[in-house]
Amino acid sequence: MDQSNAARVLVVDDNDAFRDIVAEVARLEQCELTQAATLAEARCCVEEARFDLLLVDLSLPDGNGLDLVDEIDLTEHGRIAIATGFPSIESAVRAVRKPVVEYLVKPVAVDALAKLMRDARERAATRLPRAAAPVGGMVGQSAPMRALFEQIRRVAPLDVAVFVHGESGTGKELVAQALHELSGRSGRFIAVNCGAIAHDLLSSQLFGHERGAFTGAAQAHGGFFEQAQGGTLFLDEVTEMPLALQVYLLRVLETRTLTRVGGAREIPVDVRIVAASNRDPQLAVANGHLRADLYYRLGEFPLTIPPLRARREDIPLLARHFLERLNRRYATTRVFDADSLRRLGDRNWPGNVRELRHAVQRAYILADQDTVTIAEDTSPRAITEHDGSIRFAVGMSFDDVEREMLLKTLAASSNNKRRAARALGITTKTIYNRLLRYREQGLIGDDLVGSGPDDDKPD
Ligand SMILES: Nc1ncnc2c1ncn2[C@@H]1O[C@H](COP(=O)(O)OP(=O)(O)OP(=O)(O)O)[C@@H](O)[C@H]1O
Repeated sequence: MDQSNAARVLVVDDNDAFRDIVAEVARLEQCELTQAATLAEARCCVEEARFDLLLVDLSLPDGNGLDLVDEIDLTEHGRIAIATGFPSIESAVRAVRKPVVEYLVKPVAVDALAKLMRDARERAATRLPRAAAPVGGMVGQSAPMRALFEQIRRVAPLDVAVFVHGESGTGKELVAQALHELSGRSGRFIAVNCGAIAHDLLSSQLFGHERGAFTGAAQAHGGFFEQAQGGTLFLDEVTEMPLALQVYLLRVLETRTLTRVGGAREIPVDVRIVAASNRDPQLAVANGHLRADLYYRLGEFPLTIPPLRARREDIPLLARHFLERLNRRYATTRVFDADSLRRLGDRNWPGNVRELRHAVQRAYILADQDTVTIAEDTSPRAITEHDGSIRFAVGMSFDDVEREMLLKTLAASSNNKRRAARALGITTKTIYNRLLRYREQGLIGDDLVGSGPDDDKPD
């Protein structure tokens, strides 16, 4: 059912006659209708399927329809219309503050119902297949994130090590948690930041130690590996692990047994490893931060999370998600003002999703009553002038400047690599290699990369 593109409508109303009218309009407008007479039934329905339109009565035998609106995940479902026979200013105000598209007073005109269903049909035509739906509490609808969710879903149940690469704050730990949740493994999820633990402590923290193994080891201690037995061990910033320890880690992964520091007994381990780094793993290998043999073992299935600036359509979605979380936590109903989401979408987000979450939180705290306002961005970024020149602000990284310059020149050369290379004084191969890197980072699509350095038509 999820794969079909027919619009799906849920009517939640205890009035049989009203549900009959909705059913007739749904039939005429070729929408699939699901009916619920109580909040409890409706909750089951929204758990089991996604709807393009929810038509919800306010006063239900077991509660207020707006409670359902509070609970459902709007990234999963489409639009919500309230239909009530007993309008009140209080409920109307409450509804207006929620993502409710219509507030209908019964008797509802058939035309109004038909219009809502036609809108639902339009939404259904662009609905994502459920396979691309978010995983493990992750929010995102951009093409690279949908592809990532799909990869996570496929690799999670397999006994394969995953290496997650992404800038700080892109959600590497969330990916690791999602992999664990979908793995079906019954053990715990243990996260270790290898860069945050002193080098001389890391081996005993990871692999445990026997009593008396070193000064201060008064008790035997099972390390993170043993704590994650039957589950998943997330090795964050694995490239910060000392090389000598990387050798031992590789041995543990190969033999699936470990020996505690100061011990002799071999302990079998059944642990799924998810490793992560902000560093590009290939570069980390080339620079000697990561042993190549360990990378081949950890990177059986590599995953890359694109930076937030490469998936701007996720920004409003994430911002609303963080605001909703704050609203739920503090029982408020704050909303962004009209320009805030645009301002958020304009920023560069070097700290990625974490920075966005903090920005929403800051704006929430400073909000004037119920309106949350995001201030204009003043951080450095490139601006393209109308005459084709680019202004670079002090403080931008060389990488950003280079990328901005290359992509803008390419665009100005109608995507002709040879012409852009001539203008920039570099070879077409350099342009091609950069484009491959940007694609790898999820910053550009295949269309811009083309099939090779010399794939341009002669100019
Ligand atoms: N797609 C997402 N949906 C919802 N929340 C997200 C998403 N991505 C990241 N976050 C949130 O952003 C914050 C940073 O995420 P996380 O700690 O997983 O990033 P990270 O890449 O592991 O960062 P670091 O490299 O600095 O450890 C967390 O609060 C996380 O919940």
